[in-house]
Amino acid sequence: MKQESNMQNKVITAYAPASIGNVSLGFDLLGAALKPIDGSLLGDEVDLSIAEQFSLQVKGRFADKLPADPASNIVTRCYQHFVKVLEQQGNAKADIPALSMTLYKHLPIGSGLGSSASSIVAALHGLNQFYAGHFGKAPFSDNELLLVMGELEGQISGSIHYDNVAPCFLGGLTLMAEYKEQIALQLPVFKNWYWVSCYSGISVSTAAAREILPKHVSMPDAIQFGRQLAVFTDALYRQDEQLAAAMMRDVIAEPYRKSLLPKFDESRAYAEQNGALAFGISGSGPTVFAVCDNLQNAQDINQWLTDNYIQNDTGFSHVCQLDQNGATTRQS
Ligand SMILES: Nc1ncnc2c1ncn2[C@@H]1O[C@H](COP(=O)(O)OP(=O)(O)O)[C@@H](O)[C@H]1O
Ligand SMILES: N[C@@H](CCOP(=O)(O)O)C(=O)O
Repeated sequence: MKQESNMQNKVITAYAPASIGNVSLGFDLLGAALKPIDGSLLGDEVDLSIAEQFSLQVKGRFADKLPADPASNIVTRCYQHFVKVLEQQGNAKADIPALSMTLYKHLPIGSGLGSSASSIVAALHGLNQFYAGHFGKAPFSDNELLLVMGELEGQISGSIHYDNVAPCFLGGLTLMAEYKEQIALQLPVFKNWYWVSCYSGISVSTAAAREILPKHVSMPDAIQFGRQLAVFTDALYRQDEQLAAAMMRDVIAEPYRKSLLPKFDESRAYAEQNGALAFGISGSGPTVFAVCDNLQNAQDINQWLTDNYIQNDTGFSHVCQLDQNGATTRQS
């Protein structure tokens, strides 16, 4: 249980990292949390403190890309949902302190970095920690909280998928079980892998990028998808890097989505010719990622993507490792 110290009457700041949905081979079923190796922040933050009544302020580099009305912000829905459940659990309205919340929107919207998931996870983890301090017990277990996170993410993207919220919340590389008692499983990782993550600066709506996918997959693709995911998982447990990397091919979404991403094929070709073990679309794009087993290749590919894949001054690229902590809170 991600329970931290007693935090009532203080400002709690919750942080939730960016994530790679799908990781090429696991459409909707596999996700990875990211942490830039230079220590820069790649995730949203939410401040929470007691107030007379609920309010939400939105600040940060990408605040002006969100609807101006706080009621349309997913963080407001997280708060409303949370309070509703507290009441359903038998707490009198008067005993539930209202909160002032501030979202620091550091992740671009429609980026393929799990931006909405990051806001949802920061808000719900922060709320759970805050009310844990107030009531002496966290209202939700980690698994219950994940179910709610998936539900809220589904409201935004058109269907429930946990491959952003689960790694963002739990950290590392996560596989979805979607079993009621165990939504996600944490997988072993290769500690020497670097994940270059490059956001081109354009926006791709997740809902629209899901809409363009065919509703059915062919028998050969279904067999390849199942084989890759099973062999990849086995290779992680046996720490067989070469076999794991060889399984990282997307037969479900990339063939249809790459047309939305200028310079995708060129970028894949450069990455593969310059030492990348794998290359793919992060979530629904436009962010792409390259996996390398040494820092020099990762830095070289990072530089090339910065110079060639980024299309405007909103874009950025980072050499990352997996964020093993997932969502965190601190108190001030
Ligand atoms: N806090 C928030 N963070 C991100 N998107 C939000 C938030 N609140 C509301 N939204 C809306 O949700 C949608 C997110 O779009 P989507 O393409 O799913 O983004 P992403 O893939 O980056 O999560 C946008 O329409 C955006 O305005
Ligand atoms: N599995 C989802 C992941 C979407 O990730 P996002 O970062 O683009 O929201 C999909 O591929 O649709």
